[in-house]
Amino acid sequence: MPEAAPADMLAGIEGLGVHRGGRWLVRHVDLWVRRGEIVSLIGPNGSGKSTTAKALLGILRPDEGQVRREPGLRIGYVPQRLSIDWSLPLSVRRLMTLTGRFSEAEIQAALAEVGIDHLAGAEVQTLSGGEFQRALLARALVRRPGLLVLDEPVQGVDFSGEIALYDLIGTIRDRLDCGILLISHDLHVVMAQTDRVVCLNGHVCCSGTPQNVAASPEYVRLFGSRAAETLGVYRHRHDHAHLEDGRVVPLDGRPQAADGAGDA
Ligand SMILES: Nc1ncnc2c1ncn2[C@@H]1O[C@H](COP(=O)(O)OP(=O)(O)OP(=O)(O)O)[C@@H](O)[C@H]1O
Repeated sequence: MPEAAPADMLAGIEGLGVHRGGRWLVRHVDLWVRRGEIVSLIGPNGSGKSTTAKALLGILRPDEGQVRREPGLRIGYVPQRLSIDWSLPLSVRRLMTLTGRFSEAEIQAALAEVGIDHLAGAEVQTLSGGEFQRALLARALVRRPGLLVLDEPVQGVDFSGEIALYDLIGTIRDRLDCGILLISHDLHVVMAQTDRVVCLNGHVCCSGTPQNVAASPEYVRLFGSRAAETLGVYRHRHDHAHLEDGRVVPLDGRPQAADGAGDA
């Protein structure tokens, strides 16, 4: 791996190559996740993000490279797509047990962790986009994973719901001290929670801290300068705090007018 893979990594892949249908879907990909770390895997549609994650999970056989996982590592996985027969009734409680047997107490605890314990008996078909994603997250959490792999966990969720979900993911990382691999092309919101970004386009274009990746020419080439600007605005919006009386305190500690003048 270009940067040495750390000895304390939970799971990692080195020199990953996946060859299907006469072409390389990904090649020369290095990726690892440590305990307590959120790694965002970003890239355009078809760049190989899901393929890479599946190789890390061990559900897809690589043609090149090595996959390593900590012995006994428990993994919680939220796939991008779920094969559910939507014509049959399915409660949230039942959804939780489709891939394993868990006690009622374990199920309730996982649902409470994502804030939908009141929906245990609800039909999955009736859930909102945000509630459904939380149910999937609970299903991954119920096995108390050391590593969580979340493939597009905010799909079908509106903008404020996205922020709430990403905040929740950050809280889960803190509470469980697990590693999280987050797949997304939703750049600027992801950046707020992530420790490290790996930008993929069949190979690793660039990787590092969110700020370094956003500033790199490879990132700008792939996503355009507007994506980098959006990230810049997002960072700028967080260079101040709001006091209870409505005043805004910039980082230099100088309070501003209560009408929000000077707010970003
Ligand atoms: N088994 C397969 N055989 C042939 N091609 C495949 C196979 N699986 C995936 N692909 C192709 O590999 C490419 C990468 O797919 P992948 O799902 O990993 O991309 P992704 O970055 O996750 O995309 P998205 O953001 O659209 O979900 C796509 O062009 C896809 O069509």
